[in-house]
Amino acid sequence: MKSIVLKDATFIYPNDHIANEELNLKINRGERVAIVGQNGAGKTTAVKLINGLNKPTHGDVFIDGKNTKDKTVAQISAYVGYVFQNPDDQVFNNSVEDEIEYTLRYLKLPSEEIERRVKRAVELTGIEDFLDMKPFDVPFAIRKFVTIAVILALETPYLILDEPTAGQDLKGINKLSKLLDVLEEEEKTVITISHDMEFVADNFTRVVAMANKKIIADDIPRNIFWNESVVAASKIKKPEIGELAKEVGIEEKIIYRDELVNKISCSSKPHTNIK
Ligand SMILES: Nc1ncnc2c1ncn2[C@@H]1O[C@H](COP(=O)(O)OP(=O)(O)OP(=O)(O)O)[C@@H](O)[C@H]1O
Repeated sequence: MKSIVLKDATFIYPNDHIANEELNLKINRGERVAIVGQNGAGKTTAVKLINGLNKPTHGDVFIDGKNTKDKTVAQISAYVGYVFQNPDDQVFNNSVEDEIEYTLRYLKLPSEEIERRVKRAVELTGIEDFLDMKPFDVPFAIRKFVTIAVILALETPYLILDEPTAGQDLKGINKLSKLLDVLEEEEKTVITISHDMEFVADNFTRVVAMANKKIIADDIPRNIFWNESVVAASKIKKPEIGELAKEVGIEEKIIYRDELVNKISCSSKPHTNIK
């Protein structure tokens, strides 16, 4: 019951454009799922079915057993937090602190609870030094963490991160990885849309590949990235490490740096009988 379920979910925009066709998907609490696929495949439309911004034209979407058709976006937002691809579409307050507190105050939470949630969200995103700044004055990469902090403070069981690594350097990506570990410990579900296949392979245990309005594969990263027909149809790129392993003639389906390092160091170990 504690899951997100899409059942034959089709979404047609008002201009009759079919963006999602008969999606079937079940995502349990505590899972880390990446949705990948070519531009226009229907990924954002699909996550908007999950956060209730889109209601399926045909079929159903259930959040913890509740049909989104019977719920308002506000009601669903207690379950599903959505971090926009572009932080500028999300921020509107005069300071970072106000931005994080806004919904918590709207929900009329007790002040100690607001303080606790803000402190936690700020610590997890490392944005302590920016709390008094106007969100639009904060550097883009940090602004993305501000919008993540806003959603973390809502403490929803499901979080959707749309292109979280866009504009991030290695430090930002490492911060995201640590955050995902903390959320997993708390049994939160994280769904990401990403074009960053290294990030997907390194941080997600399940990959849903979309192409042309449909889900074409749903599997562990290794099986997705080494399935040439899925890679071609969804126009994704195997992580560079996989390509490199293939180029140097390693036959195993490698997708992680450690695997390649191990493989190379094993094959280049000096012979012990050489004097
Ligand atoms: N409001 C809208 N009205 C009509 N068509 C739309 C609307 N929003 C998106 N579309 C179309 O629906 C299709 C799916 O769009 P969607 O944004 O879900 O794809 P995506 O996989 O998220 O793409 P990207 O990786 O570029 O973000 C595209 O053809 C897009 O042009």
